[in-house]
Amino acid sequence: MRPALALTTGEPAGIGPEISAALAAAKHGARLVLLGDRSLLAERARAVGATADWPDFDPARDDDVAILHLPLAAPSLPGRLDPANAAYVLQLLDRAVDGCRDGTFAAIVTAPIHKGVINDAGVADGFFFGHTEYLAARTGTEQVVMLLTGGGLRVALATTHLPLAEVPAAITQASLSRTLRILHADLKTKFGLADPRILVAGLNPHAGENGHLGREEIEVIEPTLDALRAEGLTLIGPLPADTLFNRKQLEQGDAVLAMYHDQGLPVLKFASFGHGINVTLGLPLIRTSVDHGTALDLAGSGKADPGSLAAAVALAQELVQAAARPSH
Ligand SMILES: NC(=O)c1ccc[n+]([C@@H]2O[C@H](COP(=O)([O-])OP(=O)(O)OC[C@H]3O[C@@H](n4cnc5c(N)ncnc54)[C@H](O)[C@@H]3O)[C@@H](O)[C@H]2O)c1
Ligand SMILES: N[C@H](C(=O)O)[C@H](O)COP(=O)(O)O
Repeated sequence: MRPALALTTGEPAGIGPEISAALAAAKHGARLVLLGDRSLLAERARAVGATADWPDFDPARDDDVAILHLPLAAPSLPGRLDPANAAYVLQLLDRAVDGCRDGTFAAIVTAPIHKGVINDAGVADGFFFGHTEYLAARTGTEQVVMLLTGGGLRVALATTHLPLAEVPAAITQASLSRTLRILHADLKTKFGLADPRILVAGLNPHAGENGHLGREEIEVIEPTLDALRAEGLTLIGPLPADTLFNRKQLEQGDAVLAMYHDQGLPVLKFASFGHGINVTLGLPLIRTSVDHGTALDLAGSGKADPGSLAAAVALAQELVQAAARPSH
């Protein structure tokens, strides 16, 4: 029996349901379990010309595609966010996590959600930042790392969904050290790199210009890198972020650690939008995702590209296989 992958179909008003249906109809080679509302998925399947004759999920059967029906709270129209369905979106994630915990699922692949409407609904405990932070909290994991891969790049983030004004204070020697340790360990175990080389960006323009344009490099980043280098990690930096992403520099490393979301992700998405993959490192389960959002402007049109979702499923399968290898 192949390992089952839970595919959470995401925000019902977005493109998640239709790209999930499109992927289910394509040659994907996986054992996919669609988590979502059956009627919604059947309706959006019609938008992409796919049939929705999926059987109900049965853990004892090795179906290419099955559905685990979880009902919407309110009917959903493409492109129209409704806070009434925010709890449904989280329920898909909770069910997938529970299934990973009890061994029903080998991994979670997530279609996009809308952070704004979940916050508007006030359903998460406190503020809802994103899948990454929600899955960390749901699994009791103190720190995780967001890594996006695509276009020949791997870009990880030292901070994730945070207002820019809060970024400098969030980067401490302790948090940066934990991030680098997780990234280093998962590049080895998940991506098969024996001695990963990590290019570390500075926070300030020109990596602080010897302290004249900011002191975080001197006071936080350099001492952290020095301490970890002493343990044997191969860390290059802190490097000026504007020139870090040139081909010659990138050849020196296996992954980049950017200090904040929009320092690293625009480059990654420019290189690979539509085929990139978001993977959460440091979780006690395997989770991959798309490189794009809910695209409310395209929802229901059948025009959204399922390429990133297909890539996320393929990577989840590879990570499941890697985790099963004895050397893991
Ligand atoms: N994995 C996730 O859950 C995830 C990832 C990124 C953004 N988001 C969320 O999505 C919401 C909307 O974000 P946004 O508008 O900044 O970004 P977006 O990715 O939804 O849209 C940006 C542009 O890309 C296009 N686009 C996106 N996906 C596409 C696809 N598969 N095929 C063709 N075109 C596509 C859209 O039409 C739009 O023009 C926000 O709430 C954001 O936080 C979620
Ligand atoms: N930062 C991600 C991106 O730009 O693609 C996105 O917001 C999704 O994050 P989560 O996987 O944490 O929802």
